[in-house]
Amino acid sequence: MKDQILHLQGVSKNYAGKKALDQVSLSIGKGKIVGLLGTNGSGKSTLMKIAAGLIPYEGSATVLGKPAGLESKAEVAFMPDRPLTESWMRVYEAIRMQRDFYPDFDENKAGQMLEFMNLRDRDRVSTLSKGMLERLQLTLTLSRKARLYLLDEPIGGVDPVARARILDAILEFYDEDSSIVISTHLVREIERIFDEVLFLKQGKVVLQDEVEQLRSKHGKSVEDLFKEVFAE
Ligand SMILES: Nc1ncnc2c1ncn2[C@@H]1O[C@H](COP(=O)(O)OP(=O)(O)OP(=O)(O)O)[C@@H](O)[C@H]1O
Repeated sequence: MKDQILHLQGVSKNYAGKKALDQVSLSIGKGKIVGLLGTNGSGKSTLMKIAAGLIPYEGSATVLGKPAGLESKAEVAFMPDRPLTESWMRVYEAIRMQRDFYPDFDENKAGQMLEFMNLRDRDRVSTLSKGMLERLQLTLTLSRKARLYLLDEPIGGVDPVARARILDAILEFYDEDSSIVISTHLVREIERIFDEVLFLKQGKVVLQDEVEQLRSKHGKSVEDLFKEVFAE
């Protein structure tokens, strides 16, 4: 399908006999910010690593029609839930490293993002607060000119002020020619920026819909639906 960025058909993943993803099928179109929502262990990180082309899987996964793996990697910018930086670096060194590593890295955009994030070039990564470190990771990821951005828990453990800044930065610097998938279990804090949501439960997709549709169909916030679907 035209304008389709990510497509999964019957994707499964086993870790030493443990099923992390079970026959997952989904599509993500161009220009969408998609929330990948699920409780701990539901398979969110595994799905992201597959879409990023980092781990093997069963089934079919494509990014812009290319099989997820070596071929598709250049289209995808992945922000893992662990820092991309080393603690000895200063901010400008982290930016240079990313620039040297990725030909699609846009230094101008990185400069604008650093300013928006109130990060200083000479700050040492080891002295950044958790919120500031997340801002730097996001800057490194969104400054690449990719078609699919995968952000694994970008606001995990971050205070409300930093969180708001991070979400504003995503909206401000996001290019509508691409799509962003954001995994989180902090649904209430982040649902305002989602166009669509995907609920992942025990390795299966149990719901994918546009947020507007969900709200009008069910008369509920995404968070309330999330609580209902994941009630134990
Ligand atoms: N490298 C691994 N080896 C073995 N099992 C793994 C590995 N990575 C993930 N798992 C298991 O696969 C399942 C899905 O894990 P995954 O990290 O994808 O979930 P998640 O939704 O991202 O969780 P969280 O919100 O806690 O980060 C879990 O049961 C986890 O224990």
